[in-house]
Amino acid sequence: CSPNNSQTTSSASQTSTSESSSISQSAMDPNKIDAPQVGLSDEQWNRSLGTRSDGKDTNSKNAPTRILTRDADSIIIYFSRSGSTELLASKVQALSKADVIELTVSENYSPDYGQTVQRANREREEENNPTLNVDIPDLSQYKTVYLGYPIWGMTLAEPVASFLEQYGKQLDGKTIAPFSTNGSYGLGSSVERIQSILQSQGSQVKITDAYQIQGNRVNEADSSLRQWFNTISK
Ligand SMILES: Cc1cc2nc3c(=O)[nH]c(=O)nc-3n(C[C@H](O)[C@H](O)[C@H](O)COP(=O)(O)O)c2cc1C
Repeated sequence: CSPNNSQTTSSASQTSTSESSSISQSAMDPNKIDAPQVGLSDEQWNRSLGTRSDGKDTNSKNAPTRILTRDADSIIIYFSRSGSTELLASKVQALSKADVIELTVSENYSPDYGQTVQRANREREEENNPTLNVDIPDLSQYKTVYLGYPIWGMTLAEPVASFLEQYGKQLDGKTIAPFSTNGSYGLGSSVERIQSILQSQGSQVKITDAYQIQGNRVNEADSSLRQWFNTISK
């Protein structure tokens, strides 16, 4: 959640003087991202068990990240409960200069890990994904969507499934570049789930190789992430 946003669409910008003036791209500020689990040893991290969140999106101190410009041809759309995926998103943004939208849900997940797992499992089993409370703009200007998510229950976190179910038709013809953090079990079936939700909506997309890293190791991501970015950007 970086407050350091350049917005074309919404409320907050006190500094913008003229709506018609060109808007310069602003960056996500990694220093504003609250992810205390990043940098823990694998032993301390314990496959993420117990990782708390503020119960909101990632960081209650700031509004959800939203960087929208007229010229970008790529956008990062991500959800993060406890900040690891958000930190990774900031690194993808530094490489791509893409626009950014952080997904948030109407009813926040519990700060408690176990309760979040219970709710997410129920939502998955009942195929009752959470309602989003984010304003998604017209996505037609974007060729590439970098889709960022934590792994929940060995697949795509439910809020990102909600996004695909609700807005998947807008993704037809685009390239989807998945990036993800996990507790140590890898990508699970997340890429297949992206494919199957979009297919069920009749959207044809190209899905690139997915980038994945443990949530406690995002601080070590730079070189492998750059390699991934260079490969998928070719
Ligand atoms: C509800 C829930 C379910 C999870 N399920 C898995 C899982 O199946 N496999 C795994 O490797 N990690 C799992 N994790 C760990 C997260 O993927 C990991 O902590 C991730 O880095 C969190 O990203 P975030 O900080 O952006 O929310 C789960 C975490 C939560 C909260």
